[in-house]
Amino acid sequence: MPRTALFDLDGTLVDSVPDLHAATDRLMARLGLAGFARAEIVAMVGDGARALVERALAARGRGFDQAALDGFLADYTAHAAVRTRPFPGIPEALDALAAAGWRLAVCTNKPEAATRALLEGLGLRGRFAAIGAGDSFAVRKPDPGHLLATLRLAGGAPAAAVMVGDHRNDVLAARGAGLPCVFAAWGYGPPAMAEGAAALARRPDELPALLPRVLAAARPGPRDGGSGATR
Ligand SMILES: O=C(O)COP(=O)(O)O
Ligand SMILES: [Mg+2]
Repeated sequence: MPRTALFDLDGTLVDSVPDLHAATDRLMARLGLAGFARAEIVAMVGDGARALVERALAARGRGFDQAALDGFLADYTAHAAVRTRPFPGIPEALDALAAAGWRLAVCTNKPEAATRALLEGLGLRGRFAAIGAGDSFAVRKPDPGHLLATLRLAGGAPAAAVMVGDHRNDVLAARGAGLPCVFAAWGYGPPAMAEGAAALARRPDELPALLPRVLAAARPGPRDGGSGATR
């Protein structure tokens, strides 16, 4: 059974806030509303596009509006990879994990069309065995079913998988699914969101050594001196 690393996208693999910010500000401009500072957008990311638009509108005293969301999605999907880039060290960390036999998958709350456009735009699509996006299944993070469905799509199994993410939703989903979560401290989540994570990584280049350790600690086998129980 190959080991599988499930990666969150926004704030973990890529710094996507510049394009999320630009698309949100373009939406606000179309509505005659004021734009935002980067830190405000960072705090609105993590629960998918609908939540981002809802929070942006609420910050300007407006209720949710489906036409605003549709307009945002069309614009963002077409411009998802303009300024968005992988965090420094991510491509190399993915290379090292793949070379060590890890299967890689993306588990994101971002809608699937935008996720595919972004990964293709950055030349990253081919690295992943599966994409589980925010609208790919009936549930999404923090529901553990989102991770488990993505894992199934990737041909992996919970007993040999690790989640890597930067948000409380990633930690909660992983815990619910019985997987260890590595918290990506370079991302958008404040440190308090790491609560419940199995480990914290400060930089992507720590991942190739950290993931096998976290998996071994979560699933002690006879050769690791553990009981062999997998919970
Ligand atoms: O789209 C979002 O709000 C968050 O996406 P993520 O799950 O990749 O962090
Ligand atoms: Mg994230």
